[in-house]
Amino acid sequence: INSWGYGKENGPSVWHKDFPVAQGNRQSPIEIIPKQASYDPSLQAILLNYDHCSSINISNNGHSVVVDFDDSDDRSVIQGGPLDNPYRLKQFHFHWGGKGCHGSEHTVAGRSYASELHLVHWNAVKYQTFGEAAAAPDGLTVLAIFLETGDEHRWLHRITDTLYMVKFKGSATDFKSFNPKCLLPSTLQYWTYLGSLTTPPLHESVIWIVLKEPITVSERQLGKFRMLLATGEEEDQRMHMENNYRTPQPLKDREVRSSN
Ligand SMILES: CN[C@@H]1CN(c2cccc(OC)c2)S(=O)(=O)c2sc(S(N)(=O)=O)cc21
Ligand SMILES: [Zn+2]
Repeated sequence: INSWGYGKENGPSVWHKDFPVAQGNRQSPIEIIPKQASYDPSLQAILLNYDHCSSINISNNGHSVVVDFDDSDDRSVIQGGPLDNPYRLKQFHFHWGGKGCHGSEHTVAGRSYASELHLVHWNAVKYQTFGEAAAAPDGLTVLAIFLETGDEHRWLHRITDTLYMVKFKGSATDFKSFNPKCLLPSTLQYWTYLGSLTTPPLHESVIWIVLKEPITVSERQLGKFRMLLATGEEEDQRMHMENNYRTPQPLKDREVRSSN
């Protein structure tokens, strides 16, 4: 069986065959139209307590490059904003484009960014396991940060310097004591809406928090992500990992709220 991916044969346009929820009512990503977002004064500020976070490793799963965290306690959580509980940081990963073109999943008034960082958290107050939370309507919250190209990002090198060690699908290497706070923009103004995972199984279990302010990374730094391979070391047909993004899905009967 050829598993899902971003190619012609197994990409987003055919995911619905194995994952019918792909045509559901709260799919992600979406196009965000700022003028149509409703300002909600009751939305609190986002609170990120990542100071005691413990990253474990960095790995290439063939779809993206992922940094996993120890989520056995509440040492690194996101709370506030639209959330009723603290949500535990589980992993973060990226989506990016090909040379110089788009790559983000969410778009803002028709504009896409070069890349998008997703910090995935789960509701360990209400659910016993990540898998259970990932299938529940309020189980996950993903903090999305846009990356635009410009000057070099002063801390992203800590990730891009390790990418050569996870070149092949299925490879992983230790990646300890990385605090993702260094990847945040200077302000935490956001849009929020109810959506889904943007990859199979496409569960409609995500409270999305999309930061308005992008971070800036250099073309050179982004180029290192494109050196990653979506294929394993043993495969003779090498495929670069790029354009690993799903395009915006119908908003249907949803509203996007704005924090300011
Ligand atoms: C491959 N899919 C990613 C890995 N995940 C996964 C792995 C196993 C089971 C599962 O659901 C039961 C989900 S995940 O939940 O950490 C997420 S979140 C997400 S995104 N782009 O919407 O932020 C992509 C993935
Ligand atoms: Zn993602």
